[in-house]
Amino acid sequence: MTPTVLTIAGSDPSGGAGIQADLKTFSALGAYGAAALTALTAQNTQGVRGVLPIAGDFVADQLSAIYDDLDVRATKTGMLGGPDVVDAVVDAVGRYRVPNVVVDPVMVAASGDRLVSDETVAAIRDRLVPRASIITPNLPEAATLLGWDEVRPDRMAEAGAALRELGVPAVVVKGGHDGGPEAVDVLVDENGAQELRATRVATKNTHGTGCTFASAIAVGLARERSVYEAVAEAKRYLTAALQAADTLHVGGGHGPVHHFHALWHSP
Ligand SMILES: Nc1ncnc2c1ncn2[C@@H]1O[C@H](COP(=O)(O)OP(=O)(O)OP(=O)(O)O)[C@@H](O)[C@H]1O
Ligand SMILES: Cc1ncc(CO)c(N)n1
Repeated sequence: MTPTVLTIAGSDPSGGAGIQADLKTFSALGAYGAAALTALTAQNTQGVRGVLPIAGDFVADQLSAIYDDLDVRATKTGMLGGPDVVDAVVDAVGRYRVPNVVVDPVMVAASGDRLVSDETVAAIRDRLVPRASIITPNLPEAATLLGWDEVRPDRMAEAGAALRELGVPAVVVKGGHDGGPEAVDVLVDENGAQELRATRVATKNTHGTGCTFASAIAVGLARERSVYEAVAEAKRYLTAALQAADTLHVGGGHGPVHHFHALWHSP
């Protein structure tokens, strides 16, 4: 059966991150994609020029319209416009007993631009993370959520274990931006810490990697894969999408990954 997966995230009009990346990922992996918008951004591959949050009440209206009607097997959250938006998500997840919630605690874009306020980060940590099935912070996001100065790559398992204390059963700490020959992530769940390794792809086209990874995990959970299998499959998909990214030629900055690498055959 084709599972329905929902993304609750911001729009990236350049198409590589946010809602656009999420819907491409769902489609590429054979899931039906639904999307509730939390914010509009004006951004491209080079940077973020503006952010227009959607009112929390209207996010709540979008979510009840979707959950009242669609059989959503997994929900992924990305950029959340403000604390009122976080509360709308928390409320809907509780009221509809939403299964398989993947929270990507988005804070900055690949360009380095900040995407959400400190209040929004606090609301995500205190109210949304405890409702999630899995969260997917990168190293700076893990440090911010924990109130640590930084998370160094040799402390990813420790950070993951500390993040579980926020009330979430599984954490994948992403080490993608660390410069080694491999992109190493650490999954910490009730089975302990497990490393997931992939060859680092030499490309500057990394816009939307975090969105794509979390969305692919959501598809795996919607298919009732184990958390480990969902994360491992997501990493395989993303690595292949990164390997094909340089064939796309989109924009002059950090371009998108190739979501449809397995379907398109360029001449
Ligand atoms: N150059 C690369 N080669 C291979 N894998 C990578 C590379 N860069 C990132 N990854 C992997 O991509 C996934 C997403 O991690 P990343 O650290 O890029 O997320 P992020 O910082 O949240 O992304 P975003 O910039 O979209 O917010 C992880 O599995 C990470 O290991
Ligand atoms: C809308 C949006 N969400 C997430 C990210 C993080 O990559 C981004 N750049 N833009």
